[in-house]
Amino acid sequence: MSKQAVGVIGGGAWGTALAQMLASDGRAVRLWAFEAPVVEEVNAQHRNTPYLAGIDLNPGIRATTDLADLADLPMLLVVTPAQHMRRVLAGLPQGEGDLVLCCKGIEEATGELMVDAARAAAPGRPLAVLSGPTFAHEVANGQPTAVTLACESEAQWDRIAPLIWRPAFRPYFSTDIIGAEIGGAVKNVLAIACGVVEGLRLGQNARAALIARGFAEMTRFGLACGAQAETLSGLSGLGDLVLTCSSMSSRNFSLGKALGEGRKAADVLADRATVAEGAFTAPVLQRVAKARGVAMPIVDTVCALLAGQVAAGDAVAALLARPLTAE
Ligand SMILES: NC(=O)c1ccc[n+]([C@@H]2O[C@H](COP(=O)([O-])OP(=O)(O)OC[C@H]3O[C@@H](n4cnc5c(N)ncnc54)[C@H](O)[C@@H]3O)[C@@H](O)[C@H]2O)c1
Ligand SMILES: O=P(O)(O)OC[C@H](O)CO
Repeated sequence: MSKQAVGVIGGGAWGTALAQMLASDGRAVRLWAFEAPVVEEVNAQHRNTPYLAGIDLNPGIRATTDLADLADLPMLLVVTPAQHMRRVLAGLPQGEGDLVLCCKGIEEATGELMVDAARAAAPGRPLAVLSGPTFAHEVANGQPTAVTLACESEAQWDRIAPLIWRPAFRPYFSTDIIGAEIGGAVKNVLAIACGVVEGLRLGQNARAALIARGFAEMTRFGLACGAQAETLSGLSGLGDLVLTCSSMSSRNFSLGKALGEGRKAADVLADRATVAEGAFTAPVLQRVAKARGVAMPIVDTVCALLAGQVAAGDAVAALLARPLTAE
């Protein structure tokens, strides 16, 4: 008997890598991409040069620009940029299949997490969140990766984990959907800060300090929003924070490095087709944190840098000059 086909909404690096991972056990994968040329190249050449160069894609992946082609599948991974997710999902015909949200961000216009935006855009569909330390190229190459798969219920986990699990792709069960989302959204902003430290050549001590103090900010914010501490210290929180704050493979880290070297955020972003989610999440995260009375000085600093209100060196000096406090 042939395996159940599954779907992926989003033909960027991460959606394409997830499609490749899903297709690795011989099942058919339908991939929705925003750009027609991406669809044509995936179907004709089994490549996605603009977003995942150098990877030979499994021929079991069939791409489309029509969301109706995915509507009846039992599980859809949602992998658009966070700021486009609501609008894309609004175009998905009704269905009963699980939506597994894989984008990392907070919606700028509303301050909502992806799960709230998805609930409004695709009412009635069961929702889950997949998040963790996952560079797309490594997953596409079949390198070992572990993620948090936060589900609405054990029954949902029993339904979708067997569709997602592969020998080199290991999901861990959680019911903390809010925690899984907040880790992924906040770490992108903190990775920009770590990139700034790299761009200014401030050294490894400074980076480790930023990761630890950034994690304190993530934890304060997460707990205020109802996340569980163990999720924040797991794969989707601390795990992803460490990955993204340590590598030029991260678009957020490399954006921060450019800021540290004196470039303007608008110029760096204008040169890229790929998304650095932290640049969009930072201002809305700052807004929501302020409204909840959560102090996030590193996030505030990233916002000021992105807005061009302060030079990188001065921003770091201001962080260091804050009044001494308990850890
Ligand atoms: N790349 C990774 O390693 C990785 C890993 C984990 C999570 N993520 C998350 O996955 C999400 C998608 O990132 P990515 O890396 O796949 O993207 P990407 O940077 O590779 O590509 C940009 C994507 O944006 C799409 N896009 C551009 N304009 C659009 C529009 N108007 N409407 C809909 N889509 C549009 C493009 O089609 C493309 O799919 C992000 O939230 C990201 O944080 C990425
Ligand atoms: O390249 P980044 O900074 O978007 O990070 C990619 C993934 O989120 C890492 O887990």
